[in-house]
Amino acid sequence: MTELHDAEAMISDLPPSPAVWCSGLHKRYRRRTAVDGVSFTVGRGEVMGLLGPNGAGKTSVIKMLLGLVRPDAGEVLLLGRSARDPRSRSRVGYLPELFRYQPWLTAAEVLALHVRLAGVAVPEAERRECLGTVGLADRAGDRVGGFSKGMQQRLGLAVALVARPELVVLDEPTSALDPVGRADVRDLLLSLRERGVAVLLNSHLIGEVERVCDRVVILDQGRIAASGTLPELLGRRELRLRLDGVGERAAARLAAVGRTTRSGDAFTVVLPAEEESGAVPGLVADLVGLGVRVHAVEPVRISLEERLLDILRTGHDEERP
Ligand SMILES: Nc1ncnc2c1ncn2[C@@H]1O[C@H](COP(=O)(O)OP(=O)(O)OP(=O)(O)O)[C@@H](O)[C@H]1O
Repeated sequence: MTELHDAEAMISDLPPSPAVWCSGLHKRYRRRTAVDGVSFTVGRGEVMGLLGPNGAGKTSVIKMLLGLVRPDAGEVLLLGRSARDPRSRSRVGYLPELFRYQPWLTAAEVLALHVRLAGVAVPEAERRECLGTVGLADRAGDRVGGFSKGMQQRLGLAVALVARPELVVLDEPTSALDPVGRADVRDLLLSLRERGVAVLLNSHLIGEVERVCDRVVILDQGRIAASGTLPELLGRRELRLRLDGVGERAAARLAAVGRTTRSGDAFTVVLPAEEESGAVPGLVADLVGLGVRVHAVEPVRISLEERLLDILRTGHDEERP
Protein backbone atom coordinates (compact mmCIF):
# COMPACT_ATOMS: atom_id res chain seq x y z
CA MET A 1 0.00 0.00 0.00
CA THR A 2 2.76 2.39 1.02
CA GLU A 3 4.66 1.45 -2.12
CA LEU A 4 1.60 2.27 -4.22
CA HIS A 5 1.26 5.65 -2.52
CA ASP A 6 4.96 6.28 -3.02
CA ALA A 7 4.60 5.49 -6.72
CA GLU A 8 1.54 7.76 -7.02
CA ALA A 9 3.40 10.57 -5.24
CA MET A 10 6.35 10.12 -7.61
CA ILE A 11 4.07 10.24 -10.66
CA SER A 12 2.19 13.29 -9.42
CA ASP A 13 5.54 15.08 -8.98
CA LEU A 14 6.47 14.47 -12.61
CA PRO A 15 5.87 17.29 -15.08
CA PRO A 16 2.71 16.63 -17.15
CA SER A 17 3.30 14.78 -20.41
CA PRO A 18 3.31 17.03 -23.49
CA ALA A 19 -0.04 17.73 -25.13
CA VAL A 20 1.33 16.29 -28.38
CA TRP A 21 4.38 14.12 -28.90
CA CYS A 22 5.04 12.62 -32.29
CA SER A 23 8.09 10.95 -33.71
CA GLY A 24 9.10 9.85 -37.20
CA LEU A 25 5.69 10.23 -38.85
CA HIS A 26 5.57 8.97 -42.43
CA LYS A 27 2.65 8.84 -44.83
CA ARG A 28 2.46 7.84 -48.49
CA TYR A 29 -0.58 8.04 -50.69
CA ARG A 30 0.13 5.61 -53.55
CA ARG A 31 3.42 6.85 -55.01
CA ARG A 32 3.26 10.27 -53.36
CA THR A 33 5.05 10.85 -50.06
CA ALA A 34 2.89 13.29 -48.12
CA VAL A 35 4.75 13.25 -44.78
CA ASP A 36 8.37 12.20 -44.42
CA GLY A 37 9.83 11.83 -40.92
CA VAL A 38 8.03 14.50 -38.93
CA SER A 39 8.67 14.75 -35.18
CA PHE A 40 7.70 17.51 -32.73
CA THR A 41 6.06 18.18 -29.40
CA VAL A 42 3.47 20.68 -28.24
CA GLY A 43 3.81 21.51 -24.55
CA ARG A 44 0.88 22.01 -22.19
CA GLY A 45 -0.53 25.49 -22.55
CA GLU A 46 1.60 26.13 -25.62
CA VAL A 47 0.21 27.56 -28.87
CA MET A 48 2.03 25.97 -31.77
CA GLY A 49 1.67 27.03 -35.38
CA LEU A 50 1.99 24.68 -38.33
CA LEU A 51 3.00 26.58 -41.46
CA GLY A 52 3.85 25.57 -44.99
CA PRO A 53 2.77 25.83 -48.63
CA ASN A 54 -0.21 24.00 -50.15
CA GLY A 55 0.39 20.27 -50.16
CA ALA A 56 3.22 20.47 -47.59
CA GLY A 57 1.53 17.79 -45.46
CA LYS A 58 0.02 19.89 -42.65
CA THR A 59 -3.46 18.38 -42.72
CA SER A 60 -2.01 14.89 -43.15
CA VAL A 61 0.09 15.43 -40.00
CA ILE A 62 -2.94 16.70 -38.08
CA LYS A 63 -5.04 13.72 -39.17
CA MET A 64 -2.31 11.30 -38.12
CA LEU A 65 -2.05 13.00 -34.73
CA LEU A 66 -5.78 12.61 -34.23
CA GLY A 67 -5.88 8.98 -35.35
CA LEU A 68 -7.98 9.86 -38.42
CA VAL A 69 -5.28 8.72 -40.84
CA ARG A 70 -3.03 5.75 -40.09
CA PRO A 71 0.68 6.61 -40.39
CA ASP A 72 2.90 4.22 -42.38
CA ALA A 73 5.49 4.72 -39.65
CA GLY A 74 5.92 6.80 -36.53
CA GLU A 75 4.45 7.20 -33.07
CA VAL A 76 1.94 9.64 -31.60
CA LEU A 77 1.06 10.35 -27.98
CA LEU A 78 -1.71 12.80 -27.11
CA LEU A 79 -1.76 14.02 -23.50
CA GLY A 80 0.58 11.14 -22.63
CA ARG A 81 -1.61 8.39 -24.14
CA SER A 82 -1.91 6.65 -27.48
CA ALA A 83 -3.82 8.73 -30.02
CA ARG A 84 -6.30 5.85 -30.37
CA ASP A 85 -7.09 5.77 -26.64
CA PRO A 86 -10.60 7.20 -26.09
CA ARG A 87 -9.38 8.72 -22.80
CA SER A 88 -7.01 11.03 -24.70
CA ARG A 89 -9.43 11.66 -27.57
CA SER A 90 -12.21 12.87 -25.27
CA ARG A 91 -9.88 15.62 -24.02
CA VAL A 92 -8.98 16.87 -27.51
CA GLY A 93 -11.05 19.48 -29.37
CA TYR A 94 -10.79 19.50 -33.17
CA LEU A 95 -11.95 21.87 -35.87
CA PRO A 96 -11.38 20.19 -39.26
CA GLU A 97 -10.35 22.12 -42.36
CA LEU A 98 -13.56 21.04 -44.11
CA PHE A 99 -16.34 21.34 -41.56
CA ARG A 100 -20.00 20.37 -41.90
CA TYR A 101 -22.50 19.97 -39.13
CA GLN A 102 -25.93 18.31 -39.18
CA PRO A 103 -28.08 20.91 -41.01
CA TRP A 104 -31.31 19.69 -39.36
CA LEU A 105 -29.98 20.36 -35.82
CA THR A 106 -29.91 23.70 -34.04
CA ALA A 107 -26.55 25.11 -32.91
CA ALA A 108 -27.40 24.23 -29.29
CA GLU A 109 -28.26 20.65 -30.31
CA VAL A 110 -24.95 20.25 -32.19
CA LEU A 111 -23.06 21.26 -29.05
CA ALA A 112 -25.16 18.94 -26.86
CA LEU A 113 -24.43 16.07 -29.28
CA HIS A 114 -20.68 16.63 -29.18
CA VAL A 115 -20.64 16.93 -25.41
CA ARG A 116 -22.42 13.58 -25.24
CA LEU A 117 -19.98 12.02 -27.70
CA ALA A 118 -17.05 13.27 -25.59
CA GLY A 119 -18.63 11.70 -22.50
CA VAL A 120 -18.20 14.89 -20.48
CA ALA A 121 -20.93 16.50 -18.39
CA VAL A 122 -21.17 20.15 -19.46
CA PRO A 123 -24.19 22.03 -18.06
CA GLU A 124 -26.45 23.85 -20.50
CA ALA A 125 -25.43 27.27 -19.16
CA GLU A 126 -21.79 26.49 -19.97
CA ARG A 127 -22.71 25.27 -23.46
CA ARG A 128 -24.63 28.51 -24.04
CA GLU A 129 -21.64 30.51 -22.81
CA CYS A 130 -19.47 28.62 -25.30
CA LEU A 131 -21.78 29.67 -28.15
CA GLY A 132 -21.49 33.23 -26.82
CA THR A 133 -17.68 33.02 -26.94
CA VAL A 134 -17.83 32.39 -30.69
CA GLY A 135 -20.46 35.09 -31.29
CA LEU A 136 -23.47 32.79 -31.77
CA ALA A 137 -25.35 33.51 -28.52
CA ASP A 138 -28.47 34.74 -30.33
CA ARG A 139 -28.47 31.86 -32.88
CA ALA A 140 -28.49 28.95 -30.40
CA GLY A 141 -32.03 27.89 -31.40
CA ASP A 142 -31.55 28.27 -35.18
CA ARG A 143 -30.95 25.34 -37.50
CA VAL A 144 -27.38 24.97 -38.80
CA GLY A 145 -28.69 24.51 -42.38
CA GLY A 146 -29.52 28.22 -42.42
CA PHE A 147 -26.07 29.33 -41.20
CA SER A 148 -23.57 31.19 -43.38
CA LYS A 149 -20.18 29.53 -43.92
CA GLY A 150 -18.51 31.80 -41.35
CA MET A 151 -21.25 31.04 -38.82
CA GLN A 152 -20.73 27.31 -39.38
CA GLN A 153 -17.01 27.77 -38.78
CA ARG A 154 -17.78 29.64 -35.56
CA LEU A 155 -19.99 26.72 -34.54
CA GLY A 156 -17.09 24.38 -35.37
CA LEU A 157 -14.90 26.36 -32.98
CA ALA A 158 -17.55 26.02 -30.28
CA VAL A 159 -17.67 22.26 -30.94
CA ALA A 160 -13.86 22.12 -30.54
CA LEU A 161 -14.01 24.03 -27.25
CA VAL A 162 -17.19 22.88 -25.54
CA ALA A 163 -16.05 19.64 -23.86
CA ARG A 164 -13.31 21.41 -21.82
CA PRO A 165 -10.41 20.07 -23.90
CA GLU A 166 -6.79 20.07 -22.76
CA LEU A 167 -5.62 20.20 -26.37
CA VAL A 168 -7.33 22.02 -29.24
CA VAL A 169 -6.37 21.28 -32.85
CA LEU A 170 -7.55 23.91 -35.31
CA ASP A 171 -7.11 23.33 -39.04
CA GLU A 172 -7.50 26.71 -40.79
CA PRO A 173 -9.94 28.03 -38.15
CA THR A 174 -10.39 31.47 -39.71
CA SER A 175 -10.62 30.59 -43.42
CA ALA A 176 -14.31 31.65 -43.59
CA LEU A 177 -14.23 34.40 -40.97
CA ASP A 178 -14.50 38.16 -41.42
CA PRO A 179 -11.74 40.39 -39.96
CA VAL A 180 -13.60 40.84 -36.67
CA GLY A 181 -14.09 37.07 -36.43
CA ARG A 182 -10.35 36.58 -37.00
CA ALA A 183 -9.49 39.02 -34.23
CA ASP A 184 -11.98 37.18 -31.95
CA VAL A 185 -10.21 33.89 -32.66
CA ARG A 186 -6.87 35.46 -31.79
CA ASP A 187 -8.26 36.55 -28.42
CA LEU A 188 -9.77 33.11 -27.95
CA LEU A 189 -6.42 31.41 -28.56
CA LEU A 190 -4.70 33.69 -26.09
CA SER A 191 -7.35 32.97 -23.44
CA LEU A 192 -6.92 29.22 -24.03
CA ARG A 193 -3.20 29.58 -23.44
CA GLU A 194 -3.89 31.49 -20.21
CA ARG A 195 -6.03 28.56 -19.05
CA GLY A 196 -3.21 26.12 -19.81
CA VAL A 197 -4.92 24.59 -22.86
CA ALA A 198 -2.51 23.60 -25.62
CA VAL A 199 -3.32 24.64 -29.19
CA LEU A 200 -2.06 23.30 -32.49
CA LEU A 201 -2.94 25.83 -35.17
CA ASN A 202 -2.69 25.26 -38.91
CA SER A 203 -3.08 28.55 -40.72
CA HIS A 204 -1.96 30.25 -43.91
CA LEU A 205 -2.43 33.61 -42.20
CA ILE A 206 1.13 34.18 -41.14
CA GLY A 207 0.35 37.42 -39.29
CA GLU A 208 -2.15 35.48 -37.21
CA VAL A 209 0.43 32.81 -36.40
CA GLU A 210 3.05 35.44 -35.59
CA ARG A 211 0.72 37.16 -33.13
CA VAL A 212 -0.48 34.15 -31.17
CA CYS A 213 2.00 31.29 -31.50
CA ASP A 214 4.77 30.52 -29.03
CA ARG A 215 6.43 28.12 -31.41
CA VAL A 216 6.24 27.30 -35.10
CA VAL A 217 6.92 24.21 -37.21
CA ILE A 218 7.42 24.89 -40.91
CA LEU A 219 6.65 21.96 -43.20
CA ASP A 220 7.78 21.74 -46.80
CA GLN A 221 7.25 18.70 -49.04
CA GLY A 222 6.37 16.56 -46.05
CA ARG A 223 9.46 17.44 -44.02
CA ILE A 224 10.22 19.91 -41.26
CA ALA A 225 12.11 22.75 -42.96
CA ALA A 226 12.49 24.73 -39.72
CA SER A 227 11.07 24.89 -36.23
CA GLY A 228 11.55 26.92 -33.11
CA THR A 229 10.19 29.66 -30.91
CA LEU A 230 9.43 32.92 -32.65
CA PRO A 231 12.51 34.65 -31.17
CA GLU A 232 14.62 31.71 -32.40
CA LEU A 233 13.18 31.88 -35.90
CA LEU A 234 13.04 35.66 -36.14
CA GLY A 235 16.18 36.33 -34.15
CA ARG A 236 18.04 37.01 -37.36
CA ARG A 237 18.61 40.63 -38.12
CA GLU A 238 19.46 42.14 -41.44
CA LEU A 239 21.09 45.34 -42.54
CA ARG A 240 19.49 46.93 -45.59
CA LEU A 241 21.62 49.44 -47.45
CA ARG A 242 21.33 51.56 -50.58
CA LEU A 243 24.76 52.04 -52.04
CA ASP A 244 26.48 53.05 -55.23
CA GLY A 245 30.07 52.78 -56.30
CA VAL A 246 30.54 49.32 -54.73
CA GLY A 247 33.78 47.90 -56.05
CA GLU A 248 35.42 44.56 -55.35
CA ARG A 249 36.96 45.61 -52.03
CA ALA A 250 33.70 47.11 -50.77
CA ALA A 251 31.83 43.94 -51.79
CA ALA A 252 34.36 41.88 -49.86
CA ARG A 253 33.96 44.19 -46.84
CA LEU A 254 30.15 43.64 -46.93
CA ALA A 255 30.58 39.88 -47.30
CA ALA A 256 32.90 39.88 -44.28
CA VAL A 257 29.94 40.97 -42.12
CA GLY A 258 27.52 38.32 -43.38
CA ARG A 259 25.75 36.74 -46.36
CA THR A 260 25.04 39.57 -48.79
CA THR A 261 22.47 39.75 -51.56
CA ARG A 262 22.09 42.54 -54.09
CA SER A 263 19.26 43.87 -56.21
CA GLY A 264 20.39 46.98 -58.14
CA ASP A 265 21.61 49.49 -55.58
CA ALA A 266 19.84 47.67 -52.70
CA PHE A 267 22.08 45.43 -50.59
CA THR A 268 20.92 43.14 -47.79
CA VAL A 269 23.48 41.82 -45.31
CA VAL A 270 22.58 39.16 -42.73
CA LEU A 271 23.96 40.39 -39.42
CA PRO A 272 25.71 37.80 -37.25
CA ALA A 273 23.83 36.72 -34.08
CA GLU A 274 26.56 38.07 -31.81
CA GLU A 275 26.77 41.39 -33.64
CA GLU A 276 28.88 43.93 -31.79
CA SER A 277 27.30 47.33 -31.36
CA GLY A 278 30.09 48.90 -33.44
CA ALA A 279 29.70 46.57 -36.42
CA VAL A 280 27.29 48.78 -38.38
CA PRO A 281 29.04 52.18 -37.88
CA GLY A 282 32.38 50.42 -38.55
CA LEU A 283 31.07 48.96 -41.79
CA VAL A 284 29.63 52.30 -42.95
CA ALA A 285 32.90 54.13 -42.17
CA ASP A 286 34.88 51.49 -44.09
CA LEU A 287 32.50 51.65 -47.08
CA VAL A 288 32.82 55.43 -47.22
CA GLY A 289 36.60 55.03 -46.97
CA LEU A 290 36.45 52.67 -49.98
CA GLY A 291 34.70 55.34 -52.07
CA VAL A 292 31.13 53.98 -51.72
CA ARG A 293 28.26 56.51 -51.59
CA VAL A 294 25.92 55.46 -48.77
CA HIS A 295 22.30 56.56 -49.36
CA ALA A 296 20.50 54.53 -46.71
CA VAL A 297 21.30 52.15 -43.84
CA GLU A 298 18.53 50.35 -41.99
CA PRO A 299 18.95 47.46 -39.53
CA VAL A 300 15.71 45.38 -39.47
CA ARG A 301 14.37 42.31 -37.76
CA ILE A 302 12.67 40.19 -40.39
CA SER A 303 9.01 39.23 -40.23
CA LEU A 304 7.80 35.64 -40.02
CA GLU A 305 6.50 35.95 -43.58
CA GLU A 306 9.91 36.96 -44.93
CA ARG A 307 11.55 34.21 -42.86
CA LEU A 308 9.10 31.62 -44.16
CA LEU A 309 9.66 32.62 -47.78
CA ASP A 310 13.41 32.57 -47.24
CA ILE A 311 13.29 29.08 -45.70
CA LEU A 312 11.04 27.73 -48.44
CA ARG A 313 13.21 29.28 -51.20
CA THR A 314 16.51 27.96 -49.86
CA GLY A 315 14.91 24.64 -48.87
CA HIS A 316 16.30 24.66 -45.35
CA ASP A 317 16.86 26.86 -42.32
CA GLU A 318 20.33 28.34 -42.70
CA GLU A 319 20.24 29.82 -39.22
CA ARG A 320 20.16 26.47 -37.51
CA PRO A 321 22.70 23.69 -37.45
N1 LIG B 1 -6.57 11.18 -49.19
C1 LIG B 1 -5.55 11.45 -49.99
N2 LIG B 1 -5.29 10.70 -51.07
C2 LIG B 1 -4.23 10.95 -51.87
N3 LIG B 1 -3.35 11.95 -51.66
C3 LIG B 1 -3.53 12.73 -50.59
C4 LIG B 1 -4.65 12.54 -49.70
N4 LIG B 1 -4.56 13.48 -48.71
C5 LIG B 1 -3.48 14.22 -49.00
N5 LIG B 1 -2.86 13.78 -50.11
C6 LIG B 1 -1.64 14.35 -50.71
O1 LIG B 1 -0.69 14.54 -49.68
C7 LIG B 1 0.02 15.77 -49.85
C8 LIG B 1 -0.14 16.62 -48.59
O2 LIG B 1 -1.51 17.03 -48.49
P1 LIG B 1 -2.06 17.83 -47.21
O3 LIG B 1 -3.53 17.99 -47.39
O4 LIG B 1 -1.58 17.16 -45.99
O5 LIG B 1 -1.30 19.24 -47.38
P2 LIG B 1 -1.53 20.62 -46.65
O6 LIG B 1 -0.17 21.10 -46.23
O7 LIG B 1 -2.56 20.49 -45.58
O8 LIG B 1 -2.06 21.52 -47.85
P3 LIG B 1 -3.07 22.80 -47.90
O9 LIG B 1 -2.31 23.95 -47.33
O10 LIG B 1 -3.33 22.94 -49.37
O11 LIG B 1 -4.31 22.43 -47.12
C9 LIG B 1 -0.53 16.41 -51.11
O12 LIG B 1 0.34 16.09 -52.18
C10 LIG B 1 -1.87 15.72 -51.32
O13 LIG B 1 -2.18 15.62 -52.68
